[in-house]
Amino acid sequence: MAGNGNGHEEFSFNNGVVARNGLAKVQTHKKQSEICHDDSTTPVKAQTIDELHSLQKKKSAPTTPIKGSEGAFATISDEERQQLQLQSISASLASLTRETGPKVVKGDPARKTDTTPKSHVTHHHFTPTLNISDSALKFTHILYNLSPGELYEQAIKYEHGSFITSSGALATLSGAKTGRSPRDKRVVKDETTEVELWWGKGSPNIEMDEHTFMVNRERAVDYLNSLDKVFVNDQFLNWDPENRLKVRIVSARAYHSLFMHNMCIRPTPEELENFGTPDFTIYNAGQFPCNRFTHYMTSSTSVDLNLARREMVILGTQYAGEMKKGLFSVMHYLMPKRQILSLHSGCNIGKDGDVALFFGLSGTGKTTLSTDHNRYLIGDDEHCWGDNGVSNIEGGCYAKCIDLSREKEPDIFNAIKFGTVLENVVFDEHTREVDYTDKSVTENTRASYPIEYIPNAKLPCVGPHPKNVILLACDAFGVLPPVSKLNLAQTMYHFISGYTALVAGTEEGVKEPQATFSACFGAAFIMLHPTKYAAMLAEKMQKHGATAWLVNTGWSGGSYGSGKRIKLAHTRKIIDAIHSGSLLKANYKKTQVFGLEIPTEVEGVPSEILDPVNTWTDKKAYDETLLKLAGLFKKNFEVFANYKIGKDNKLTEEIVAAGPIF
Ligand SMILES: Nc1ncnc2c1ncn2[C@@H]1O[C@H](COP(=O)(O)OP(=O)(O)OP(=O)(O)O)[C@@H](O)[C@H]1O
Ligand SMILES: O=C([O-])CC(=O)C(=O)O
Ligand SMILES: [Ca+2]
Ligand SMILES: [Mn+2]
Repeated sequence: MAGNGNGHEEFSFNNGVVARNGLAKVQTHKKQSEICHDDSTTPVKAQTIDELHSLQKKKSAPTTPIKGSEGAFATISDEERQQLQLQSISASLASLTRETGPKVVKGDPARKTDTTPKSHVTHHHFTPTLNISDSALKFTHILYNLSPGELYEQAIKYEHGSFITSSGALATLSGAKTGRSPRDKRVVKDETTEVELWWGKGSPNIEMDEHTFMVNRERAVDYLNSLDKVFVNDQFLNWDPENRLKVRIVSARAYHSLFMHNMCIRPTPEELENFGTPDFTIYNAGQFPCNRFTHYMTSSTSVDLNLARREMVILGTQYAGEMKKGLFSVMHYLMPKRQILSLHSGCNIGKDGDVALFFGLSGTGKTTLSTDHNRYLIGDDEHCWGDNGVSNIEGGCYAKCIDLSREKEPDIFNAIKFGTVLENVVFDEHTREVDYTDKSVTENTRASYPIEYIPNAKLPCVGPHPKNVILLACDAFGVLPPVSKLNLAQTMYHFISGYTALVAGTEEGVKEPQATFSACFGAAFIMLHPTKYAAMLAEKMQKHGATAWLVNTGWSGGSYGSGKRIKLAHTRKIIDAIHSGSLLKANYKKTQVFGLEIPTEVEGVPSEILDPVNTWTDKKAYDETLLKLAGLFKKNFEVFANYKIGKDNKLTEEIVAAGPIF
């Protein structure tokens, strides 16, 4: 029967009873004593399944010995240290109207052994009150600095839309929001921030008052405390040890916890034991909306920054980039106070120690071009430039994945493996093979991975003063040259302008490319007036003799629709020539209108594309488009023309004169 190729009837079930002829075949000619004996392996040292399972997991290494006497908790026992850590977390989660923090306990509520906690902690502000509420009776389980493996398990068990892709990454969905919500980002205006920050037209800082912040904070904290468990990440920002920030992220999703595990700097076990009180805390209650009856609220999303309290509250968006860029905003406030310039830029360093910065708005190529197999990666998106040189703010990278290919971007492609968070991508339901061309969920598909996933990452992520400053603009009009050399005034002009173009087609009804100007190539994240950052950049570039370049990673041979995006291979050759110093030695000619110095030759790049006019068949259309873009630049710059940049008006006048002339 078996082996007759037609086993269907034989092995069918009839009313729950196995067909007799199905059983009849199970025959052995061995003696009773030989059955079930397999001498090739030794039996497990367990009598029960539970015992077997307990063998599987080894206790994590005991807490590391503390060197010297430094550190907040240096002289105390492990148990006391654990208690203090829990107390600090309970304090973070404390409701400010009910006087006490929640009862917090470490561990997963789903684990049998964790459900009756032996020790827990409640945080008291004043004297403990007898006015017990239901919420005060429950425990909030804290999943503290889980590992990627543990976070994968949490995500897959509890979060819809979590899958392991064929390369081992964790595919997640960010929900209704697949990008940041700049119109819902608010900053508390108090006596200090009113004078210090940039407010009004063009500023990203939309005001809210302290009271409304507290209403939203309470809403987020109540939401988080109502859950069985929350994730807490204690991590660092900034690889410059003297200007390091301790950040705590409280969130409800494993996806958020893994994202921040990747994006912030990961503490060593020893650093974690001595973490103490965070310098800044994020409350991410993104699944829960804000209340539109609340003053200032204009949608169900609110991302709120309170610099005095050093806190950020997220309601109504699960897009993880809000956390990353919220912290970047904080750095844009704190660092300039210390004469350190914060930059929306990528950064890498050559074998000879030459550092390059890559400024640019979203999608212009910071991550793509700073990830360079011939150079060491310092970071892809957020840096500081201080007296000792540059330092990365983050511990990971955040790459755009749309149309990603192994051939064109091998290092990024290969970084998408176990531990990497892949947001909003589409994959084959069976093979789990990702289709990077698929925009069904969003065009803004993303990968977040620790920086050490790039084989030639420079650890620690610091470097000397930059030699080259590359301004990236993705010009969808196709009139900016692929590369031009800038003088200092031009650099400041383009830095303050922050030009790039949104391409038609991504938004319905948009028929032609739309110019966007975003001061300092990141107006959404800056806190002070753009001229403050510009003055610092000018001063540092001058002092350290850096050369600036404008690189168009956008269109050539016509605008979006008729022309083509400049080949990544050509842009890479241009960047190579900048790094090697060969471009500095090229012959230059000046362009009309923008007055840009363009090289006549770049190794590996067809010379005819270096002057964009050559690539357009319709020269009249080229002239018109060039003037149109110049007009947009001029109009955008009007608001800045009256600001003083630097010590006197000299630099301001020079900068205004460095714009297009027509
Ligand atoms: N010539 C080119 N130069 C650079 N990037 C190009 C070029 N042609 C196409 N691209 C594509 O443009 C995108 C650049 O995205 P990238 O992730 O580098 O943006 P980013 O500047 O890091 O933005 P964000 O700040 O949002 O992370 C990539 O998808 C890359 O493949
Ligand atoms: O913040 C994001 O969503 C991604 C990013 O780096 C940017 O937009 O500059
Ligand atoms: Ca990026
Ligand atoms: Mn960015």
